[in-house]
This record gives sequence, structure tokens and C-alpha cells, in this order.
Amino acid sequence: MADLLPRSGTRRRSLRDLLRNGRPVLAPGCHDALSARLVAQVGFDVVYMGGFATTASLLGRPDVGLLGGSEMIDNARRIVQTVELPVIADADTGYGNPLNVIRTVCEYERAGVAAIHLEDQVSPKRCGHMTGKRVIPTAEMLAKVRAAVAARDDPEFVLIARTDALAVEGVEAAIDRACRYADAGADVLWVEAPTTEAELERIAVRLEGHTVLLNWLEQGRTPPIGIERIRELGFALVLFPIGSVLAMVAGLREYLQCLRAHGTPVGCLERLPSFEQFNAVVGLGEVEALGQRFRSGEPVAED
Ligand SMILES: C[C@](O)(C(=O)O)[C@H](CC(=O)O)C(=O)O
Repeated sequence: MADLLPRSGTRRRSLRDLLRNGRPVLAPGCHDALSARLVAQVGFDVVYMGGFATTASLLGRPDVGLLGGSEMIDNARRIVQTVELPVIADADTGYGNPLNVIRTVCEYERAGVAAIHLEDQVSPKRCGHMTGKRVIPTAEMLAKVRAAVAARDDPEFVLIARTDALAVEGVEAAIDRACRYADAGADVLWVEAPTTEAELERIAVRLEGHTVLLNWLEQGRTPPIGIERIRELGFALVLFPIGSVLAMVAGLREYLQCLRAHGTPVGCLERLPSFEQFNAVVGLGEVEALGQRFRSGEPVAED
């Protein structure tokens, strides 16, 4: 049965399968269920939900640790329920100490996400490409990683350990941290916000053999390397965390400026999806067919 609310079911295994394939797995960011549906409909295998875009969407504010874990998990749950792709979610600093990390992992698992990332910033965190970041001692982050590993119920659940130490302690120290986090059980490693191609190469060389994530932050501080270079360097997973909110701002601003200039949207309708095209994005046809099956009384086959 076409699920109105897809089950989380096999999507975690599919994330691990994708990561084993050796392709760079591309994970565009979303900020809500609608943007997640567009990621799926364009044909991507994985979707990412980050704090930057979620904070912007829910609060209209910057990514400076304003959202709590429950708000992030609630947003992730709605995204999981509207796409059948593996969802990678931002768990920021884990929202407290190792006990809080345990709760965060359990709640994200129950929400159906396939992976989370935990970072070693001091709380409240700052967006990884902002200045003024501070990091917690390595030992404190190791305790969080160990707690996260112990907390997960499904071994398919993917734990991503992120270090923001590059901006504070330098690239070598950041890589050393990442290696320690792998020893503690992290499945994927992320050295946040390299600012030169030389740093990107150093990360790739020293972390060879690990599953390494690249955060390809749109308009961020990391050089905008191309997909072939990403493949050469061996990054297994690439996030594009804020494109959905950047695109929304660009498109909506253009629409509103047109409306303000003309008094009606008549001057920009041709650049918008039709009413029917939008209803296809939100699956009006499948929802109405599902409702009709119950109204007609025909037996509902279990998939
Ligand atoms: C990736 C990120 O976690 C996000 O929330 O999208 C952000 C964005 C960034 O990398 O600057 C963050 O680091 O908090």
C-alpha cells in the first residue's frame, strides 16, 4: 500500500549499502517535509536535515544553538514520514552531557532517521562556518561518542562524529580528534570547515580507510570543489546543507517583489509550478486514491 506515512523500515540499511558502494553519496539539505519531497522527487538517494536550515525555517533565525533537541527531532520525524529515503539529521552537540546524548540517539532512532551527526563544539554551538567557535575537550567528546554507540538500538543506525576543532586547534589536531572518535565507535568522520584545498587533501589523506563526510556548505568557507575532485579525494558522503533555504529565499523574494510591483502575481506566474504540478509534488493523487480505497470498502492489501 502506498504509505501515507512511509515506514522507516529498510532505509537505514540502504544508507549503509550506499556508503559501502564507494560512490560519493550526495545528501541535499531540506528544512521541512515539502523540501524533503522535492529532494526525493528530483531523484536523490538520501536527504539531510541540518540545524542551520531548520532554525531558519522554524524561527527565522541563525544557526547559533537556538533550537532544542525535541524541536529538531520533531522536524526530522515529519521529514521521515513524508519520504522513503534515508534521512541524515543534525544532532548538534547532543544537547547536553552523555546522558542527554543517549536520549537524543534514542529519540532520533524512534523518529526513524538513518543517521545523526554529533559535534564537539561547546554549547550553545555556532554554525560550523562562523567565527568564534569553541570546542570541548577530546575526552568529553569521546564520552559522548561512546554513549551514542551504546544508546543505539539498531546497529544499522549510522553515527557521524564531527569535529569543529580545525578552526580552534588546527587541521592536524582536528584530524587526530576524528581518529579518536572513530576508535570510540563513530561510523563516519567529519572535519568541519576546512578553508583550503590543501586542508581538504590533508583530511582525505590522513583519514584514508575511514568513511569520511564532506560538508559542501553553499557559499561557505570551504573551497567549492567539483564532484570529480570529491571522488578523487575519496569522500564517501557529501552534504549540501543549506541550499533549500537559500533557494527558497531567492525564489520567494522574486515572487514577492513581483507581487509588490504589480499588485497581483500575474507577471511571474509563468515562473511558478502550476496548481496541478504543485499538487503532484505533495502527492494529491496518491492521497485521494488511498482515501477512495477505504471509502469504497474494498479490502486493503497489506504490503
Ligand atoms: C551543517 C550544519 O550543521 C547545518 O546545520 O546545516 C551547519 C552549517 C554549517 O556547516 O555551517 C553547522 O555547521 O551548524
